[in-house]
Amino acid sequence: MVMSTARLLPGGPVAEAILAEVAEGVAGLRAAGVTPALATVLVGDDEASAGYIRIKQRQAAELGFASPHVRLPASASQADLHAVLADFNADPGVHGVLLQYPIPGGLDYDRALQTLDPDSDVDGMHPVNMGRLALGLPGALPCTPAAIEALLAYHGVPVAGREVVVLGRGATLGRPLAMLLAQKRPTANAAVTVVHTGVADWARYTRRAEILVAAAGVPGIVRPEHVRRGAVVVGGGVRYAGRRLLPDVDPSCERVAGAITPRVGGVGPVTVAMLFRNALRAARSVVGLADQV
Ligand SMILES: Nc1nc2c(c(=O)[nH]1)N[C@@H](CN(C=O)c1ccc(C(=O)N[C@@H](CCC(=O)O)C(=O)O)cc1)CN2
Repeated sequence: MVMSTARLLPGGPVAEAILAEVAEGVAGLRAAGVTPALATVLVGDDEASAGYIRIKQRQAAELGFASPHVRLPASASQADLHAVLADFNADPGVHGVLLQYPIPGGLDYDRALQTLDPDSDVDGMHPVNMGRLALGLPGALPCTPAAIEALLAYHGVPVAGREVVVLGRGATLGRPLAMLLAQKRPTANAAVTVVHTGVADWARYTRRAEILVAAAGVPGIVRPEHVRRGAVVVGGGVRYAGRRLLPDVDPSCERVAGAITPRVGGVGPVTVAMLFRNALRAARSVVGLADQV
């Protein structure tokens, strides 16, 4: 059993606060005669992915979004997938589109993503949205990086001027998070270092961090000896074994961290809330409304 002294940084209340704002935004749109719609696309038979889609559809219904859904068989071709996305792109009643990953081997997720209208990309992963992030232009933010910034802000963890080390340089988390937390904003504005596990002595960097974000996708890679005493540790990176979550941060890090996200109920629920924030943003922009959230 781990003797913990670390303060926990749960994601549940952060997600609730974001979803409450989204619900208000949806109510405003509906009052103006617009039903925001988030379309979802699932390819293949992965039961974990089907479960996540169900969760998102339930959440969509609760918030007042329409949520048209297409499920393609695992045998679908790249052209079949592009055709579904093209139909959603062309449908003026659909504001946001989500392609659940992973998709079956043999299909190319990145190519499919690039056929989406960047303004419908609710995961914030389209190259145009990544470019907007790099340039500090408005656009859909990648959900997990945005979730981490929101989680730290909600729990009053100061970020500005502090040494943040991101372990991992992946396109979905490490790289965009580094760009986000370096931006000039009260909840960001940090000195950010990105290090990856291919660097022989990566712990030399992580031990320096006042805020350490694990974004490697290597289960259990971050252990107490990699963490500066009193640091804030954020578990962003995960691997999935079916629906089982295998986080980067070993629970024993609670012994040395000053604050830490919980193994379950940390960044994950905030990531889903960010998806709906991006969907609302997409719907608002279609009707000519500026960003509210
Ligand atoms: N198009 C997308 N595909 C996928 C995404 C995504 O953001 N966009 N993320 C994951 C799956 N996923 C949502 O789709 C997701 C996974 C897990 C959680 C979550 O909150 N998990 C819990 C822990 C669950 C447990 O271990 O029992 C948590 O972190 O507390 C939310 C969303 C891949 N595909």
